[in-house]
Amino acid sequence: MTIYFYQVDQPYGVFSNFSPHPITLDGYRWPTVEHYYQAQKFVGTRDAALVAKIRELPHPMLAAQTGRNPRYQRRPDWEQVKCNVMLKAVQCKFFSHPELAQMLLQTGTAALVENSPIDTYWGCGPNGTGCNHLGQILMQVRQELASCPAHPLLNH
Ligand SMILES: Nc1c(N[C@@H]2O[C@H](COP(=O)(O)O)[C@@H](O)[C@H]2O)[nH]c(=O)[nH]c1=O
Repeated sequence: MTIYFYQVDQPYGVFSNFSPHPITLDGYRWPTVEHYYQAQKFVGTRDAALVAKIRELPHPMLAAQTGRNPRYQRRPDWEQVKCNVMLKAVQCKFFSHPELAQMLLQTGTAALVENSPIDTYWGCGPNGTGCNHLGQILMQVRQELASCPAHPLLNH
């Protein structure tokens, strides 16, 4: 079985990085995983002031638009670190929201696929053959949750 997700208001929308579930990482509260992920592009760059600005934006799409804006300088190691940045943020989301952890665990062994019509890196892209790295990360986090059901963060 395969579970597809993408839009927040569609089935399994809580698996989207745009879902309104705040995370606390690096000493700050981020409104969504997307806010954190996009902001990390500018850590240590001449555009580092964007990190705090992105954190304050009222919608994850604004965070994504800012992070994707080619006039801003990304950190030079972004391609090397972006998968770990995403993993850290998605782990934080699911380990700090027990109701989301339960929803993820309830998908059992189903394949999880970000059904993005454009993104062939994080999602499956327009013809379904993309790398689906976000789905892979969600399946990894699901495995981690299954391995430690007594994790203190899941017992609030
Ligand atoms: N869910 C979702 C998107 N997908 C998200 O976009 C992020 C990748 O951004 P980038 O590395 O800048 O290309 C990543 O978090 C991926 O899950 N994009 C959207 O425009 N709308 C959306 O509803």
